[in-house]
Amino acid sequence: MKRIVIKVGSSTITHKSGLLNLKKVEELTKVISDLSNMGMQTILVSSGAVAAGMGRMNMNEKPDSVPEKQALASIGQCELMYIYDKFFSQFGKVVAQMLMTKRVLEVDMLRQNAIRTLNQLLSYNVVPIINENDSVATEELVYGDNDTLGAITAELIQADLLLVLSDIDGLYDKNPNMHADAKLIPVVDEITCDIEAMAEDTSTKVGTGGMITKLQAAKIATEANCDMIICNSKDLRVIYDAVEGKQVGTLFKRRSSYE
Ligand SMILES: Nc1ncnc2c1ncn2[C@@H]1O[C@H](COP(=O)(O)OP(=O)(O)O)[C@@H](O)[C@H]1O
Ligand SMILES: N[C@@H](CCC(=O)OP(=O)(O)O)C(=O)O
Repeated sequence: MKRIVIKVGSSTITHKSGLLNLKKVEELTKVISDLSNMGMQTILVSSGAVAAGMGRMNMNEKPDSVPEKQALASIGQCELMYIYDKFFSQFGKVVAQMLMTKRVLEVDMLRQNAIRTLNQLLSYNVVPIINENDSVATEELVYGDNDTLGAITAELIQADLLLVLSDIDGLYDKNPNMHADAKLIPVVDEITCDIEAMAEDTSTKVGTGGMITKLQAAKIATEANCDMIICNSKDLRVIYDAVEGKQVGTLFKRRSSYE
């Protein structure tokens, strides 16, 4: 395992109060720094700009209007990078911010530039931290496309693994927050219509997109020959287990493994 993309959702790095969960952010930066020391190249795709902006502006509820969310994302992104920079520096790592949109995949010149920048950052041994450019793109604020952005990033750098950390153990056959009898699906060989039917929207205050966007991401990643795992971020030692190939959460197998 050489290249890993780790995507963290707002629900992972914020408290129920909406404010940043500094302990979690610190733990995350420690594990990623350690992976780097072990010789792995890790890219962090982090949501949380809107949540951090809400905290900064003393707001308890996420506003409904897109311009409000865009403004909060733009306030919160500074806060987010400040905290990441502070914690990664503690472990001797340099970070870089890249704000991207889905258009990166559609426009060849943007795609080539993004690939070149990412590869250069990785060769500097710097940790790239990616988020949607929320002030110019809005789909992600509405649909929670940071999951897709994680998959796009994995495709761009030909990652071996996309690890999606969330507030849930993986994909269940129905939303476990709504149905007590929901069962975890440990491995998905192929994303069929039956699998897609299991995914529902988020039922948390800070998350966007729920399992629906995570399955969209799984399609992009597995077709780009990258495995994807969704697992719970409550204990971040799970990251070590995942890179060692142990069974955690839900594994979506890369397409070449079943073709
Ligand atoms: N079939 C399912 N299995 C697991 N979680 C599901 C499912 N359907 C919907 N969900 C919801 O998806 C949520 C995770 O997505 P989301 O809130 O967007 O988190 P994040 O901020 O980590 O991206 C879960 O907390 C749960 O409410
Ligand atoms: N890009 C925005 C919103 C993305 C979002 O909410 O995504 P997620 O928490 O992964 O469901 C942010 O950083 O707040």
